[in-house]
Amino acid sequence: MGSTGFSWTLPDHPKLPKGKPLAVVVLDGWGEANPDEYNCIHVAQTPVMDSLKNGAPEKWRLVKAHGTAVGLPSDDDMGNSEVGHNALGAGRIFAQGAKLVDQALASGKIYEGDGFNYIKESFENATLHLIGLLSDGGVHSRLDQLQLLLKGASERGAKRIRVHILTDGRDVLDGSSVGFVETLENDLSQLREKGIDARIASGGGRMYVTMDRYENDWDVVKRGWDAQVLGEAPYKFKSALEAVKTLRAEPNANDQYLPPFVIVDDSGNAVGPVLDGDAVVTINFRADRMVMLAKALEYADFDKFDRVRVPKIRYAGMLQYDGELKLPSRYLVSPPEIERTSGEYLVKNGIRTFACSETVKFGHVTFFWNGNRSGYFDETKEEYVEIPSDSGITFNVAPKMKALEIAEKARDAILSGKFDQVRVNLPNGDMVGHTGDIKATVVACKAADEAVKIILDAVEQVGGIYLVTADHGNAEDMVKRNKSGKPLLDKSGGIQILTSHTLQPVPVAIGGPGLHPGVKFRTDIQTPGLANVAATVMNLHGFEAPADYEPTLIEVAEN
Ligand SMILES: O=C(O)[C@@H](CO)OP(=O)(O)O
Ligand SMILES: [Mn+2]
Ligand SMILES: [Mn+2]
Repeated sequence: MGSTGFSWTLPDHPKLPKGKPLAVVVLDGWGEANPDEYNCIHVAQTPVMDSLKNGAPEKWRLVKAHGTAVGLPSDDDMGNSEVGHNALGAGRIFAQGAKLVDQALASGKIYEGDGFNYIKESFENATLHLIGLLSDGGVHSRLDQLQLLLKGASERGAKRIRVHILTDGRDVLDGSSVGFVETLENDLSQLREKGIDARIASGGGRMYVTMDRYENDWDVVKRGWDAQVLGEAPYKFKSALEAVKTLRAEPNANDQYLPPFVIVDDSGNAVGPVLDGDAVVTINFRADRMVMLAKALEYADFDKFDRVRVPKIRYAGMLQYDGELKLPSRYLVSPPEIERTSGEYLVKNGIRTFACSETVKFGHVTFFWNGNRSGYFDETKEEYVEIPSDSGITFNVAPKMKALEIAEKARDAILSGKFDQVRVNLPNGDMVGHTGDIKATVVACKAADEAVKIILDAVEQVGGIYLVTADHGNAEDMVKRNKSGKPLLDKSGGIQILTSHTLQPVPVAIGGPGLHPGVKFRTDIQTPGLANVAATVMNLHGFEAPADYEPTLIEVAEN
């Protein structure tokens, strides 16, 4: 023990044994909702998840996965992977990026920090560029924060501002891009009336332009770089409103996948390429889909694509996106300090850990799980395996994704006897749910259920324990509803497809032959959330959780 009294050593659990292999399975986007035809989990054949729910009521329960339970500003905020996995891994509720940015804007502290002072040096003679997701989804960014930042920066001397928008359609309804662009155009024209040269300069759909993650497809980031930095894109328009309206009129257009475009002046020149001396802010608070662009903007040595021209800029992130890489080095708001995560504790207490998912979710069970920290805590005790995701497709065309491969890797890791914890994320419900394709999402849910079976069978063989949960809802509700839960129809009488996450709770199920027979869920914790899972996991490894962790979900009945 150090002089502060802090110790990494976890006390032994008074009743639960050590040495039982534990499988931790996170079903991405798998919430609990009323059974109807838009609940793809209900519609799909999911015998394994059904049996966990119906077979052992004392070992299955729901926990909150959205809003304040995971550190978001309000209970109107849907859950998401970053906050969900942060809570699962860290065992405590941290005020998350969305909330920290709200607070910094409200108090004005955002304008007093090193990050803002740094970019401000460009205000007098150069341009301020703001790049990010344009919606009020609240998962990666929020329109009202962009509006406040535009106002705050212009009041503090920014004379020329260029906004590079990424249309959403994933955290908000498809087609809503037009309204968001209208709102932003209106704000920018008000700034122009005050003598500030403020315009939208480029754009594109988030899944096709810029917002790739975990290095799945650098072409996505390159398309953004070409439009935002170089001012080059296959589509050129006089205004962003014309751009989104025209591109949306194409067959099968989708906000998530709009092609890149630049706004040009009367002589056909891009109105806002990034030039030497300019300042750039990436306005998303969430990390995963900004890290790749942050590398392209910040790294001198960079070989992921040909940047062609690398302007000397002052760059700041809304937050620092990667605490280990210290990326970006400048930022407007300090990220939550998520330290002493369960992963770090357990590794330091000898728990040999295996984590696996496919590329699009790989960082969820590693980076997010470990508090937005990349890399291993201890290479000798950990192995993280990434299965390459399909790239360049929307996942409704291959809804089984790599669920089988992930499950097989987990199975092999469990059977190898080399690991105490085997942790996976099964992406299907979420990634296919985001496409809005109901039929494909049903196939996706079935595939995830089959993957769970493979893992639970392996647990059975080695006499281990499992804990199956989810990070937030998605596939359990695919339609936008009115307050009383009735599906909302669009103008042509079709249902309004919900591509986003939900506010629904998620299941936690425990079991397996290695589970002490007296273990059951406590009934004295009324509204637990995902943050209660970490202490539970520590208990299942035979340890007590640190005192400041959210309480465990389980108790051990006296025999
Ligand atoms: O795809 C994403 O970036 C988000 C939705 O915006 O989903 P998740 O939180 O499940 O990663
Ligand atoms: Mn998720
Ligand atoms: Mn998602």
